[in-house]
This record gives sequence, C-alpha cells and structure tokens, in this order.
Amino acid sequence: MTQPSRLPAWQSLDRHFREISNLHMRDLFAADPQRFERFSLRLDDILFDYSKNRITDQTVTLLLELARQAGLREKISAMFRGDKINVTEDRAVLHVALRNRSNRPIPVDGEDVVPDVNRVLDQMRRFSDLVRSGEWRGCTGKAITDVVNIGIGGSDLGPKMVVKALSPYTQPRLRVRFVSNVDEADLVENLSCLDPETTLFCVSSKTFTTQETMTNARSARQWFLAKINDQAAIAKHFVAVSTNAEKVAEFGIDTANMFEFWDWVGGRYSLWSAIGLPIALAVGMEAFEALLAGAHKVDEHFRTEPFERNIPVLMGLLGIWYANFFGAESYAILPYDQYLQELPAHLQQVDMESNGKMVDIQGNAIDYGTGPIIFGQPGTNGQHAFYQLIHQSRKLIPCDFLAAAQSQHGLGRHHEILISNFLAQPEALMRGKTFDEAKAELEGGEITGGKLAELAAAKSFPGNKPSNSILYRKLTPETLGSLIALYEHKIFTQGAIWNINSFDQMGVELGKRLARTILSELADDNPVASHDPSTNGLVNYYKQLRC
Ligand SMILES: O=P(O)(O)OC[C@H]1O[C@H](O)[C@H](O)[C@@H](O)[C@@H]1O
Repeated sequence: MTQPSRLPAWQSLDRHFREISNLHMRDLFAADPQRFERFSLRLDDILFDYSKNRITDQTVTLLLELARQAGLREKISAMFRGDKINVTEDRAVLHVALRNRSNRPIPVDGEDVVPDVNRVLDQMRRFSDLVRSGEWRGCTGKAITDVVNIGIGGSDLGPKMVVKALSPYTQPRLRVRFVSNVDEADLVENLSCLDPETTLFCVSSKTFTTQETMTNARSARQWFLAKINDQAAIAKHFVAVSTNAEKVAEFGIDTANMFEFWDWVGGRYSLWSAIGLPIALAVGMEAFEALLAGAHKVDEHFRTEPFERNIPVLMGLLGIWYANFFGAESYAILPYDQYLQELPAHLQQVDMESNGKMVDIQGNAIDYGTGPIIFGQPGTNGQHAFYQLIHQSRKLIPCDFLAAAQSQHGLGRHHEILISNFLAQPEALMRGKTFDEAKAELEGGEITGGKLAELAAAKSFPGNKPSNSILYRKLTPETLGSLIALYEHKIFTQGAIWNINSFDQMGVELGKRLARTILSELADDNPVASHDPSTNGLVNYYKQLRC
C-alpha cells in the first residue's frame, strides 16, 4: 500500500487544514445549533460526543475518505478473519476471538480457535468458583484469602486496571494484588502482610521467560517454601497463565494448574484471555463474561457499522487529524471515574507499544508521525496538577473525558460535584476566555491601567482545545468491556491508516539485551570500559557505592 501521506485524501486534508485551522469552535457552535446532534453517537448507553473538535462536515468527509483510501475496511476484515496481520512475527491478531460470544468460527491455520477459547473459559470458571467459594484449600486445609498476580506489561496492566475498575463488584473475602516491578520493594511490600497458607500465586507471562516476572516468581516460591517446607504444597498455591507449557513445567508448576493462551493473543490485548484469571478470581466468572460481552458488542459495531457511525473509527480518525495535521504529540485520557484510575496506564501500553513505530508494514521508513504520548489522571486530580498546560500553553493536547452518570456509592454531593467538573472542563477548553472578557471581569476593581491589561492577558484562555466526552450510565463489567474495546479498535484504526504493524514491539528488545550484558558485568567489582564513557562511569560509580 502507498504510504498514507501520499494518498489523495491526505493531500486534501492538508489543504483543508490550512483553510480551517483558524476557525474557532465557539463560532462553529454558534453557527450550527445541531452540531451536538450531528457530531455525537450512541452505543447502548454509552454516549460519544465529538462535537468539541476542530472539525467541520468537510473534515469528517475527508477523514472518512482517508480511511477508505487506506483500505481500513479490508484491514478490519483481515483481523477478524484471522489473517496473519502481525507480519514480523507471522501471527494472527485475534483478541476478538477471546470475546466472540456468538461463537462464530474463526480459523487460524485452518483450525477453528473458538472451541479452545471456550475450553479455557470453562477451566477458568471451575477454578475461580472453587477459590471464591473457599472449596479450594491451601496445603494446610485453609481457604485462600489472597491472590498475588505476578506479571508485567500486558500480563499486569490490563488485569490490574480491570480489577481496580470493578472493585465494587469484588468479594471482600478474597483480595487480589499485583506484583510487577523487579524492584524487590514491590514483592516484599506485597508479601509482608500475607500468610502463605492462605495465599495463591498466579504467575502470568505469555512467554514465561520475562526476567522481572521469573525473578519475582522464584522469590515468591522461596518465600513460600521458607515458611511451608513442602515442595508438594506448591501445587495448591501456584498456578500459571502462559503460552509456554514447557517453561511452566520447568519452573515446577504442575501443568494441570496452567491456564493456556495462544500466540495470536498480543500481551497488551490479553486481559480477555486466561491472563484475566485474576479478574475472574476477583469478580467471578459471570462478571468476567459480562466484560467479554461488552467488548464483543463493540467488536460487532467496529466490524459492521458504516465508518460515519463507527465510534472507534471516528476516534482513530480524530486522533490522526490532530497528530498528523495539527502536529499534536500527546493525548490525555481523563476519567472522571476513580475506578478507572489505572486506565491511562493501561492505554499507555496499548497505544504507545502498538503505534510507536518508525517503519511501515513493508519496512520502509515513514515520514509522518504515529502514536501519541498518552498520559492522564482521574479527574479532578489532574485539574489541580497538569490542566494548566492543556488550557493555556501553546501545545495542542486532545483530551478524552470519561464519566459514569450513576455513582457506585451515592455519598452525598460528591458525584454531582465530580460531574459538574467533567462537564465544565471540556466547555472551558472549547470556549476559552477572550482578553476582552477577562478585562471586563477586572474592570471596576482596584487594578487599573497597564496592570489591568497585563492581568487580563494572563487570565485569558485561547480555547479551541479539542476533546471527546464519553458518558455512560454506570461502570458495570459490560460497560467497562465496551470502553476498553473502543480504545483497542481506535488504536487498530490508526495503525491501519498509518500502515504500520501495531502488533509487534521490537523497540523494547535492545534495552533488555544490554541489561543482560551489564548484569553479568555487575558480578564482580572490577571497573568496566566496554561501554560509552557515560555508561562506564555510571557502572563504575555504582560498583563503588554498593559496597
Ligand atoms: O507476558 P510476558 O511474556 O511476560 O511479557 C510481558 C511484557 O513484556 C514485554 O517486554 C513486552 O513489551 C510486553 O508487550 C509484554 O506484555
């Protein structure tokens, strides 16, 4: 495929950008009372309002044309068909098969994967039911009270985000925690209050070779055996989630206690697979399946809905509009929903690891920007920290605001205050405040003359800062599944248009390899000279300090 920047629609968008980039959204709203109706969509109770974007009808038409010229429809079909679209690793990309609640057959190498998916779901159901009901007993006959998931990256961020998000649906008797960092502090702090007799470790790793995870798992096993001096007890307290049965057995976990998934599940898209076992343990299998159902609904929407009514396609196109034409480098995820506190961190991996690329799918260097820098915080915390820069700096930072209409607890006025902020911030970003408005507010006060003008300048906001607002009824498992899938497909849409492989992550390899070399050099106290002077200096100073 031609690079997207050579497509006629891209060239038209370039021209169109120059024509409309100075339009202010205030004026666009003033000129069109139907703007909200025209630029918002519903998917069940999820409202996606994209009217506060720097777009006209013509922008949307051209963006949709870009999607068509980039072959997006065919690329979506290829993913759902099970084609090996992860070309560098020669793998299909089928997280959609994991939540294929309609059981539509999906073949990989001629074999339907759906029966395997359902078999592992059954295994997860049996196991999570036993642990949650207290029937699964530890080696001394006590029920499990604490689950520790040991994993990193996709084997940590997704399940951790979902478990946090669904904490109102968890069972108080069973606590689920996550250890990811190889920094011993993470494991030590988490284990400090646990009793091995009632603790279950879930070692989650697609490859079962990841250094951080295997180091933590070995130390956890040591901690366990130091207190329960019985190798056979491991079977009651350690389970594994992996694609690598051989390595699981080598580690000493009975493969009967292994939950399988497959190479066509990318790590950052794996929370829907057995990597979701901690979710099933925390909220039960019914809620886990509701999560899958919510995602499946969005899969069907993404697969079949015309692009002009297709929410993830529009989310992706709007991101491209800002990244490639306005030169926006970052993107803020702002959930006004405390339970989504880990969503920005999860999306950081999904988006930045997928679309942080500099060659296209054919290996050619590309001359256009790809994935944005994702950051965010739950509202209203972000407002009191970094919103200043979004409102008044010269940077353009598109934002997504997310909120639930119904709170989980109903504690007095909290929710209405939260929602008033969720509604006010996009309004302020869009409208801004002109110099004259700021001046008028100050007039009649004590400040006059040049000082007044100075202050009015500091208090004026340019506005015209774009955002999407996503408002849903309540953060149920099903809604959460839908929200995550919307973002996954947004990221797919962008990768497809940028013509990159969103499903490998070669950029993380070099650092890992260098760390292995340095680790071996740290075995003695001899100074090193094999690196650049900065790295040598740091290694050698470390060796001095550590004694
Ligand atoms: O699940 P694992 O094989 O342990 O991999 C964990 C993580 O490690 C890698 O560095 C990748 O960048 C991630 O995509 C992956 O999720």
